[in-house]
Amino acid sequence: MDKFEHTTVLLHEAVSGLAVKKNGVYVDCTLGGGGHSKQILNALSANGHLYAFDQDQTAIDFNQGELAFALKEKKLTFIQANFRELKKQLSHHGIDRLDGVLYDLGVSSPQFDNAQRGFSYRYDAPLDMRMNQAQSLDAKQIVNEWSYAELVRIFFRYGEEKYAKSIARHIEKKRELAKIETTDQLVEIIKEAIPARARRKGGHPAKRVFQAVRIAVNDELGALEESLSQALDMLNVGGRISVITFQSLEDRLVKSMFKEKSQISDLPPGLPVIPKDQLPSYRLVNKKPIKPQLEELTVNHRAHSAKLRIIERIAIK
Ligand SMILES: C[S@@+](CC[C@H](N)C(=O)[O-])C[C@H]1O[C@@H](n2cnc3c(N)ncnc32)[C@H](O)[C@@H]1O
Repeated sequence: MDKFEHTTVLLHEAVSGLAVKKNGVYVDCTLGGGGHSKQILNALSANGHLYAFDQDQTAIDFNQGELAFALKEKKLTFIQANFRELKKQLSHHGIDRLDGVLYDLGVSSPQFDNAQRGFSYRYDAPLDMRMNQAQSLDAKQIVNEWSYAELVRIFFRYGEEKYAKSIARHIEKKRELAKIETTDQLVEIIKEAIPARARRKGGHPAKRVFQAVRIAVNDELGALEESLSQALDMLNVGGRISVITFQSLEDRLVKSMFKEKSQISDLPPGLPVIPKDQLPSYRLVNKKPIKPQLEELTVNHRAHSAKLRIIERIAIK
């Protein structure tokens, strides 16, 4: 593959946030077009190493050429797997401690813009939305086989869709007549289920349901929570994790996991000194999330909702 047009978001902020040590062991959990990976690799000496995960084989294929220099220097290993398998996959390479981990969540532009992948409500395509094309669960199965209650739950929870019940009811009715096969069919059903006045505001009427189905197909929040907790465990002292999120559910999850790890646990009131073993093992590098500068926002539309959070390990107990 010679083309993979993805403009990396918060490139410098996310990588400089890792404070890369040149001989360290790093993981890019979301290789994509390789923008962050390349920046990390440039900061590593021949004794450092980067393990780059992507569950989508097309991202790995593209980077075989793009990051060939690092493969040649033997400081890069690709791992085609879900990042929820972080610990297990790295153990196959004899790695159990890390100096830094990066996540740049969501789908890449080529995934989104390739109509056939079925991620976008803008192109008519078979309902798919799998990041890992070898996975069996796809959007068609969710839309045609999940119960009314399960559809309402994901539309509410993952899409924050006000008309979740009405949309789920319309889906139920339509699929009784014939299987719902394409993105256009789903868009039409959503439009019919939403009152005309609501259809005219708040962006594309299918945006929230498509987001919800995509999160469910790829179990995005479950994978993130499992992976982050493994990454936190595997960090060396001084090691850091940078996470870029693009929607509020992901950001809330990262914020609350980082907060929990960097706070003093509940102590009995009136203790004069906090016992050493009760002090947190992590610190937030930035209290507030880092957002792209105006300059980046003007050239990259995808950057608008991006937020970067960074945490550092300060002790191992
Ligand atoms: C936003 S792109 C990353 C872009 C990359 N940072 C760059 O600079 O080009 C996200 C990538 O992560 C991958 N991805 C998302 N969730 C994943 C998961 N749970 N496991 C492995 N890869 C995942 C997607 O397939 C996609 O290629």
